[in-house]
Amino acid sequence: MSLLFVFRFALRLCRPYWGSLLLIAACIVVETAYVAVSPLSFQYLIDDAFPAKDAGLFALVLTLLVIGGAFYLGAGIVSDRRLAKVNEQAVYDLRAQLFRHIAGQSEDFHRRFDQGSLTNRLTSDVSAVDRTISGVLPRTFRELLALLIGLSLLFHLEWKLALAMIAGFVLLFASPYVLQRKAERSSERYREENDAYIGIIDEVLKGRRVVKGMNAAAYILGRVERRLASLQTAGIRVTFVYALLDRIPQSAFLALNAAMIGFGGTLIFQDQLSVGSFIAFFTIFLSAGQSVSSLSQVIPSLIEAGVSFRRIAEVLQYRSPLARPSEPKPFEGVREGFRFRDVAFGYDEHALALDGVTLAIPAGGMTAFVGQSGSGKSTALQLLLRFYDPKRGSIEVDGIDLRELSETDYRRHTGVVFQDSFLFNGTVYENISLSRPGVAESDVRAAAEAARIHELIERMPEGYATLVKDFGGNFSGGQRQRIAIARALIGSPRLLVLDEITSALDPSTEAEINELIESFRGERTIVTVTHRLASVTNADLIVVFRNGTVAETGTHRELLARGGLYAEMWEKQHGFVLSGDGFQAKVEGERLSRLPFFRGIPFEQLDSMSDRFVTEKYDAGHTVVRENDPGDKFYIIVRGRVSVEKAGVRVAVLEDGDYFGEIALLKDIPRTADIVTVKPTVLLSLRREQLLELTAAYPSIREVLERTLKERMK
Ligand SMILES: Nc1ncnc2c1ncn2[C@@H]1O[C@H](COP(=O)(O)OP(=O)(O)OP(=O)(O)O)[C@@H](O)[C@H]1O
Repeated sequence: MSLLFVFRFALRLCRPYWGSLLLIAACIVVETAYVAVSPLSFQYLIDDAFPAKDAGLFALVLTLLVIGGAFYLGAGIVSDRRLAKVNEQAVYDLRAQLFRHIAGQSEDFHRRFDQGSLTNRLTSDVSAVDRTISGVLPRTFRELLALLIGLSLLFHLEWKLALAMIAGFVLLFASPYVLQRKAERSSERYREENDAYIGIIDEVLKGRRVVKGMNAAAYILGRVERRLASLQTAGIRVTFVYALLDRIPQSAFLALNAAMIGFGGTLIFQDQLSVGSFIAFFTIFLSAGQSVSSLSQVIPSLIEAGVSFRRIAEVLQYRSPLARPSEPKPFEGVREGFRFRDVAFGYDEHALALDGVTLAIPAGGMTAFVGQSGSGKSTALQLLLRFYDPKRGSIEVDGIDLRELSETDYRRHTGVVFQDSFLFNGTVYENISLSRPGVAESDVRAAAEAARIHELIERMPEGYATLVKDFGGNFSGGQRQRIAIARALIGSPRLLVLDEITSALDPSTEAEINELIESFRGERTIVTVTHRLASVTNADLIVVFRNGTVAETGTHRELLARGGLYAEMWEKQHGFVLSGDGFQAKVEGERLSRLPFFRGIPFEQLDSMSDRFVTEKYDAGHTVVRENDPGDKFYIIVRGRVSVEKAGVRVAVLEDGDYFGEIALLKDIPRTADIVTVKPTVLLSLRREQLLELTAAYPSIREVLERTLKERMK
């Protein structure tokens, strides 16, 4: 079954080159026929020419052999050359088809095929196609043909011997047939292990700074070694099964060889076969046996190819669940605005990330999606970008469902900037003009000027030809974001979508980027996702998400006046002062008074407590607190995000204004969880000893603390 699939797949790939295929097939017929027929010369030489000393017949046989040899050589060269060309063309077509297909996929596709798996399919599996078309299939065709011609000749020479031989050949094929499923399974397993291994290499290379900075080499090595061990186990299994596939037919062939000599010898003794016929028979038998042995050797390669071909077909056959209208409507800009109507969406069957979201986004205004981590704001943005379609309800622009729009038009008029602006390893110019290759130089400059990065680029020795290296690693975070903004602005999109674009930047760069975004207002519809409320106080509309629903909407003032979730989040994020570079933070005494366990402590005492807090600044991936370590510090998150993890499983996410470790202020209790930063994070920490110094001066602090913490721990 899978062998047939390999032939069909390869033929489909080579179909555009059928003329060349026919020529290759004809050449192989000539080559094979010569190799198969030439042993017949022994019969004429040994039985007729040599006993009768017939020089004429001898010269004729020799001449035919030489002429046939010349044809054999010529046909071989022609078929090799054509085959090389057809193979490269077919593999080129396949690679291009795969890239075109992947480029047009939605996010669902990347959830189905992870990065390691895709990389492996695009490299190793495509190489298997290459090997199969250039080597395995022509060899199979050649050997099958040789076997067919050989068998016909053998029947012509001595049918009894030929019949006995066929019975032996069947045995030769039996073992590969029996082992085929097992070989396929072990090969599939090996590929999956390899996918995972490639995935981990990718992860290690991308996360190398975190690994080095965090001294996490031992942890990473442990993971790599576990992966390698699984890969090794799968490798041993697959190598052994394939060795068996090779060895069993070889051994069977040796046995058959002995049987042929025995049976043929008996026929000669009984005068039923001439010596010349026996030599010719045996030479053809050896050559046919060689073909059978070759065929049994290519079977493992065909099984391997079948697995690779299936993995490629899986990618090519994946159909995006995004709706594709037969007659897409044009999109020229946002005139009235967007409307979410009772939208529900889940990344999998079991849970909804958004449920019953109804909201209106005005055209030409700035709308901010805010909410706690996991509330659904980024999901809403991804639906707006049509990375996914809603499972229920609809999203409309100017009254037209996004699913009915031309996706190309929609994307052409949409600019997007993400938190981690991925820059490609090309020039700055190429990065900015990414969505419009060949755009006028003046447009690239205009976009860079609008993103206020033009002057900096001009000051670089290579200007716009400066190479972006290491995916943007040779630029600062702020510069990367400005290049990404310029890239989003190219072609003057009518919709600008910003997903947490300042969350990895220091406060002064964040302020500059926010000011920059402010300058775009009025020209286009802007939708921004942020968890930092201070950056969107001027937004025309703020949409507050909670657990996948819209909790409230309004302007900053309206929402504060309402005293709901937004007001609560605002209160939490307020009361900190942070230096422009983000290295010095301070919490106001009034802010401390809003922490439940400091409630009731006089402001004056809290002010002196606030001076004792120390600023700690970490990149993403830093373990601030380790489970079971002694607890000696209390922390407040000034900005950033941390993950609370128990035994490696995330149990909560804390953000700006949240705090942890308060029990440590009074008691030396071991930490109950790991706290790991997931974004660049600024913390304020207070050591227990410093608090104790303070409580010596103000005993009332200790009383309040003990009382409230006792209640919290109940
Ligand atoms: N790619 C994904 N696959 C599966 N679940 C996801 C995926 N992305 C988000 N989710 C889940 O969907 C829910 C909403 O997540 P979403 O990212 O939209 O929230 P958010 O408000 O933007 O949070 P954050 O500020 O942390 O990004 C969460 O429960 C999250 O775990």
